[in-house]
Amino acid sequence: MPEALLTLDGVHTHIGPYHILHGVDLEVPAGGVAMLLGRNGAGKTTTLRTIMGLWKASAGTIRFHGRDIAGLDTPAIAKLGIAFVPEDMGIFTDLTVQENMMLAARSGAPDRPRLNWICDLFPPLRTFWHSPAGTLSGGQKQMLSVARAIIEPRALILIDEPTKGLAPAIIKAMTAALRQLKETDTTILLVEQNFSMARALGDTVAVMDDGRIIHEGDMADLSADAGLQERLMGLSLEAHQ
Ligand SMILES: Nc1ncnc2c1ncn2[C@@H]1O[C@H](COP(=O)(O)OP(=O)(O)OP(=O)(O)O)[C@@H](O)[C@H]1O
Repeated sequence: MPEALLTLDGVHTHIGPYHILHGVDLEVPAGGVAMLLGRNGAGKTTTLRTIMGLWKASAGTIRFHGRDIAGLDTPAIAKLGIAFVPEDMGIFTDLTVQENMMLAARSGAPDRPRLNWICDLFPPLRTFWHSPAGTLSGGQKQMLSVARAIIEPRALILIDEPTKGLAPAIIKAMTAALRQLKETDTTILLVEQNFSMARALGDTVAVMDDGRIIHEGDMADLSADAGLQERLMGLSLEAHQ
């Protein structure tokens, strides 16, 4: 296995009185796409939010490039090169696509070749560049949300269910864009329920249940093993398509 970019070791997270993560151990190799799968409520979103410092780990270590980031606040974690695309997308609906993009750039105006590259990945952004983000379709908003996360080069992006509620054609476009992003230096940790997308993009996979990782391995192995899918997920992942 390639060297790990991100390693969670025995991570526990409490949200108020609730104990949500019960010792998460997870390795995200440098390069490629790591999928994080599991039933609703398994703790996938909480894991991403804990990595990003939006929830504080109550125990355990989170190492990024070998450094423990578990005690850092979110801006410091972002500064190290990690971006988060939340399920609710976190875009400003009253602002234009352009304004949303400019606000996402931390170090001044983004360079034009990179903006062009992003608009080639997500062509609707170019079409609606001067339109309020609130007027975009669900899929276009999702594209804008991912585009904001990559406006500057990132070592790691965490993406929470980017295909939720989207039409098949948009899912295809999103999959193609993420595949191109995967060809760059960016590592992706992707929470996804759509197994066709998981299979198309994932290099490695971790499956969560009840706040723990219950399986880690190569996506190709899980993809080829219906019995394992059945044991891990309680039903064949094919049923999630
Ligand atoms: N703000 C919160 N307050 C209390 N409990 C929460 C909060 N956020 C999440 N939980 C609980 O934590 C558990 C894990 O939720 P989480 O959103 O991480 O799961 P998930 O695997 O991402 O599922 P989904 O696919 O439904 O988003 C669930 O039982 C959920 O109800």
